[in-house]
Amino acid sequence: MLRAKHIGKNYSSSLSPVLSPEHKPSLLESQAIGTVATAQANFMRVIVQDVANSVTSDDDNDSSKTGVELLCVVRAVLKKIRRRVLVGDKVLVGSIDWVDRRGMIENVFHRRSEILDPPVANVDHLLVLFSLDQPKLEPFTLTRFLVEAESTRIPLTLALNKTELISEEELETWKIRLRGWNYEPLFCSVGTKDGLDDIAFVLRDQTSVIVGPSGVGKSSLINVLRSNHGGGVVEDENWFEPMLGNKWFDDQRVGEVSSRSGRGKHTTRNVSLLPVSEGGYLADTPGFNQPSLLKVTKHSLAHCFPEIRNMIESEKCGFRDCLHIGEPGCVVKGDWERYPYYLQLLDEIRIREEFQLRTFGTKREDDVRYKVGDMGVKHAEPRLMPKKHRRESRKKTKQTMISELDEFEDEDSDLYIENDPIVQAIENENKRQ
Ligand SMILES: Nc1nc2c(ncn2[C@@H]2O[C@H](COP(=O)(O)OP(=O)(O)OP(=O)(O)O)[C@@H](O)[C@H]2O)c(=O)[nH]1
Ligand SMILES: [Zn+2]
Repeated sequence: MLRAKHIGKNYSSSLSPVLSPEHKPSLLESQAIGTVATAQANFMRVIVQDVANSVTSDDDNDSSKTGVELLCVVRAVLKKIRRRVLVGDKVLVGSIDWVDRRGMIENVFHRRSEILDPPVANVDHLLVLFSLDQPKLEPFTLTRFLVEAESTRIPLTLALNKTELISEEELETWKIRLRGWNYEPLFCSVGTKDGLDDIAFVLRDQTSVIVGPSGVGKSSLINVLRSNHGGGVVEDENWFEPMLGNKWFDDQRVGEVSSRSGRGKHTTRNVSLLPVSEGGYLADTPGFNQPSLLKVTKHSLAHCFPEIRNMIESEKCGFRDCLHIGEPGCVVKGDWERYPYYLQLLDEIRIREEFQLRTFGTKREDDVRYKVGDMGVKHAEPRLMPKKHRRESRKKTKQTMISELDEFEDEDSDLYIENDPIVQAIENENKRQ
């Protein structure tokens, strides 16, 4: 989960250059700028943010268009050049039919950030949610999640749910303990509605992804933030339900906690951004119980512990590339609660890196693909070079455009779309128009 991707990559293509974030295209009546809230196959739901300045500025047409949701397809050329449009992307929509609320995504703005699992663009903030009980708050599991979240370098807030299940004293103990970890968690109970305003406050005006193990109340929290503070678009979100069925817009399904494992039974599947009260968006992730930490290296691990960050900040560690494992002269001493966790994770990462080095001659996670086989066991295998690079030698610079189109021809990624009855129905309808 939560693998942050380096954004340095140039998405641009001669066919359709990426729009810079500052770029303010002058919009036609049939165009708008919006945020992709859901994606299913090649259909996307886009929430409108900006529309053309109306010639008659006295009508309130424009403001009534912001917040409108458009069902969009992605312009063929973007697919041909394999420009993936992600949930969270800021996009330029054209060919808008404001009555039927349809449109076509014509271009994508440059991403500020991108996480891979779930794939969401422009994430500003992570909400790490755990419950104090049912399932019980487990310090090492919490540490794994925090490390994974910290490794994205996206700002995070820790929130602890189900406060009503534990005593005041236990709560106070956790507060003090987590302060020792350099976190100031928010406490809440979706059940009793305690502390929800504080959570809504940290989520305001930004795109947050909510992460945490199964059963802690992620979906419940999202539901309550939506219904209580109902964002403007929520009330008319049923407008294309007859066409698509309920599957995009089901409330996040809330699972029961299995009495045996104390864990939630359901796993949330499709990622979507849900508008919350004060103007932000919130995305749920499937309940992982074991973040993989695949992007964390031996040397980056220390930066994922705020305790170490603080120690290094106040007093520079004398050693370059120090792993802070008790070398004489190292400023990181062992007198803090999570030091054993740090050592344990360091060991885990060291073993993984050595295995990768031995097996594939590389430490880079990007070069290794993990396949989950029988019984959920992960197997590592070298990642095949993408077609693009294998073909590079045959490709002349001048032919870039043609080759990009070629590659699309033998792409089979759209295969499953043809089998989707809902998608088929919409496509037929589009043809008829
Ligand atoms: N007692 C109590 N139960 C809660 C609270 N919040 C949520 N629950 C319950 O916890 C269970 C799991 O909630 P979900 O919202 O499905 O949890 P989740 O984190 O989305 O789980 P996954 O989708 O599996 O990742 C449900 O039975 C909720 O009703 C709370 O504040 N107090
Ligand atoms: Zn050191």
